[in-house]
Amino acid sequence: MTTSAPRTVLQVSPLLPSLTEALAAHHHTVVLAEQPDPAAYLAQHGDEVVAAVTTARVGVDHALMDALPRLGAIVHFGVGYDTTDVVRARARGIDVSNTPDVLTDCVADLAVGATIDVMRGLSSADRFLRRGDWTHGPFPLTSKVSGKRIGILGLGRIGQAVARRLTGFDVELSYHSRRPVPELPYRHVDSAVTLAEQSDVLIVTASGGAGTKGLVSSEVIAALGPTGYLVNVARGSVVDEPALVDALVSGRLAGAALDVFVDEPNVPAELTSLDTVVLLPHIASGTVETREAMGALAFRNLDRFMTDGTLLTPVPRD
Ligand SMILES: O=CC(=O)O
Repeated sequence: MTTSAPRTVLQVSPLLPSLTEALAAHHHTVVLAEQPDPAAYLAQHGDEVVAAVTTARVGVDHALMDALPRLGAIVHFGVGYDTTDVVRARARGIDVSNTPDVLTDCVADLAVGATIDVMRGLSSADRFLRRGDWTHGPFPLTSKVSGKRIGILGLGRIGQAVARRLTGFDVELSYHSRRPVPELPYRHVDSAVTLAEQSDVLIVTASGGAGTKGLVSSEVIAALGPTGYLVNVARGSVVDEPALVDALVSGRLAGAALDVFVDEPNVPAELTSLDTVVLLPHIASGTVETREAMGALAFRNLDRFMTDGTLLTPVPRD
């Protein structure tokens, strides 16, 4: 490799058009999917790639990491990075960034909206009206939101933003988190099961990855019980999805609002016929404003890395 070899930025997945344009305009960027033979491209030019830009959903897998011997940075569009093995990347000296903060408001807004939707039956009532069922009688009564016991699983930035919003609903707020946050006025509970036992609604805002896989276990779901609701805006992997489906189908859980699933975009078929479930296609950060802000932050991370070898918002070291 000579010093004049290109320093290529590899676009690993489809991205927001404005981010794709900015990458192409400011850096020598190769879009992997546009290569006639991506494997042949990697074999011939993999050693020219110094940075990879990807999404939270796609990440950079082991095979791709191995094909890029000079890779120095993996830039994620999205706050999650569970699709990339960060420990392995770091062992190779590869830095990893995500797009925190800019999406916190929208994800928290959606978590609160989904909570109201599933408890008050908004989506279900909309379907009821469109079907013409109102002409036959009133919509069934639903469950009050204000004043309920709400448990937040994972009190990071997004969990805290959800909690702040919910204080306006006079709810009783508790949480379980890897790191308790004693300076906040919410009650910390020492396990997910206890939190579920003491909550009417469990809102999942924990990060994804190996550390939280299956944290919402069948035991947690049973602890929420037949009058309990689950809201998940985190990752499908945090929940034992088959156990959740069983509990919803059999009425052992009152309802769920889910923005994330284990095998997106595939959703367990049993859920689509249940009126007690709100199903969303992973849209928590999906507003024009927030996606543009995420694109701008991802670009700034990449640009900074290409300029001085550092990242603006590297993922936490833990
Ligand atoms: O799920 C979306 C994200 O990680 O930003």
